[in-house]
Amino acid sequence: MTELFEPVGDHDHRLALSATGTLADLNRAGLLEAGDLHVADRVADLAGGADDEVLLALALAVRAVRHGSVAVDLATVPDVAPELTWPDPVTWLAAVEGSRLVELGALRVEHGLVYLDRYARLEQQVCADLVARTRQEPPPVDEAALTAALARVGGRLNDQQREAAERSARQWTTVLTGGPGTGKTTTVARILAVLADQAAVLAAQAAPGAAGRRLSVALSAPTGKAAARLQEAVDAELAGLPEEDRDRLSVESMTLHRLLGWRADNATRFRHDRTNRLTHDVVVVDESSMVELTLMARLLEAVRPQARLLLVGDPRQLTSVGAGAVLSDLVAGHEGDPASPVVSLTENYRSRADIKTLAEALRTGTADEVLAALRAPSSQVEYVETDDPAAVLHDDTLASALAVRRAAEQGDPVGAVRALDEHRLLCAHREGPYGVRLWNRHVEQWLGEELGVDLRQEWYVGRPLLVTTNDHALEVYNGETGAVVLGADGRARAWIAGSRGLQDFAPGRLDAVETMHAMTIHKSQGSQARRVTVLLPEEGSRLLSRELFYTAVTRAQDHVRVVGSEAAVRAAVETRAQRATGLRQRLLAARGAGSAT
Ligand SMILES: Nc1ncnc2c1ncn2[C@@H]1O[C@H](COP(=O)(O)OP(=O)(O)OP(=O)(O)O)[C@@H](O)[C@H]1O
Repeated sequence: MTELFEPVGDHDHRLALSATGTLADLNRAGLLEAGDLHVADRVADLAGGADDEVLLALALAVRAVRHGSVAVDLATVPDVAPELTWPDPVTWLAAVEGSRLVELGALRVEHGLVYLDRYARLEQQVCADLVARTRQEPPPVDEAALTAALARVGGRLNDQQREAAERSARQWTTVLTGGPGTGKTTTVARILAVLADQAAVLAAQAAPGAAGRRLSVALSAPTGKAAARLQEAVDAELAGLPEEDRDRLSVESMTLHRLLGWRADNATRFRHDRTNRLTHDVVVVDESSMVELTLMARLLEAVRPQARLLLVGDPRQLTSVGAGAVLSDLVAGHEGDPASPVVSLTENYRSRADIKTLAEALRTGTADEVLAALRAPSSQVEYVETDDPAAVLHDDTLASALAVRRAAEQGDPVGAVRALDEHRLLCAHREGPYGVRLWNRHVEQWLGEELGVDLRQEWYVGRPLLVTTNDHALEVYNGETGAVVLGADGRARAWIAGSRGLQDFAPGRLDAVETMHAMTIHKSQGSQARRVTVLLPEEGSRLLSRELFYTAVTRAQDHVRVVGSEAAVRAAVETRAQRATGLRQRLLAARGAGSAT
């Protein structure tokens, strides 16, 4: 695996022509991009300049954020490019610590990592807010009512799920983790019923005879699709509960950005913050592994200290696109803590047995164990080692494209969207021989040949769609999917399944959509399909990691087919998508010191 880029000629935009010395060497070696150097230069200028070594650490801190880390660990940087000459890490760190950039607060050295000031402050705030939430007086609990409510709504909950429901009543913050199908959503619905019951009982005790207020709950997720799915699943679960439990809840779902109140004038600040908190009694965030540090900081400052916060997610999945690995840091930072807010669910009720075995091997096993799970005879897991993926991918991708097309031609958006979830082709990359762009073109070509039509126009009927950015005005969000469907008037409309159900648009109004015959594994987070084909890239791919592979495999419900070489499987399993972050250490330090640091 390499994290370096290979400059394409002297005019590659990633090359900084004005750079000199070590920085120029690292730029030409593909480690630092021009943007890293420019930002570092600007910041150093404000401090009246910086030594080469300090400037290098600053540029690496900028680079680190670009790669998803919140800081840089100078001791491990040389591992990325061992062939280059590096300063001694100990004296290097000391030089940074004693520098004017640190004195002026532009850079910070904390927990052995070098931070840009902004990220150190965000991490510190997240830690302080989480610790403050756990240190305050716990919520009042009516024990008899809690026992009765758990018996009434607990139903078939397993022991872990029941523990999650009970602990959520006793603490302000709960982190509910588990892989797909482990019953997280089922448990969330029961937790809400228990919390509503507690609120009603305590309110009646405080003001006998007064009309009880409903518990107001925000169900949110980083993507509209995940928020809508959460609402659907919670509604279905609540429908099975006694009416008195349902009636005590007022539930709304939305994306995290909408919950916090996005602002047209500011991309990183929201309407709700520490001075204007959210009014909800309970805030649930699903898919919280996808929440980056910045957004988590904004969320934590907006939630009232005495509102329940329920963070739900799978820490084994790929981390957020933006910097940080908050959920997995949170879990690791509370390991062995008797007061931990983390409850883990491990029993998978949805996936087929062989998919579970493969996912488990990817969670904790060796490469040999993963290969054994891939090669074991199974009707659910298939492994194809080939250097001609087209021959393997043709049938399923074409069948799926045809199913979407047929529904779309019949003016059936529900059928078209449902057909999308029958089979999904997942790629690690966007570009190149194993990338989404190329495979989208292949499938379009196969579909065109099969139908005997030209599919070169942009909005062809049956084109599967993936939204790639948040459009708050249209309420269409990154990660939502849909299809181009023929309308009754003979015109094509773009239908998107989002947080408000299925909505249709004149195609031209959606400017940030891509074709989705194939999808990147990153974008597939939070969704599942009945059958999944995972196309692994070559073993040298910088994206291959255990988390990437795990995320891809766990998207499948009934069948997963992995296409790739043994070397690629081994490379994925042996590479952890490590990010340099300090939240885990901060949480551990706060536990030790009795204060947030
Ligand atoms: N204790 C249980 N006993 C039997 N079935 C259960 C139990 N808990 C959950 N299930 C069932 O398992 C399936 C998956 O549950 P659920 O959707 O809540 O999982 P999840 O962790 O939220 O999954 P995902 O993250 O993929 O959305 C559902 O069909 C649910 O009804």
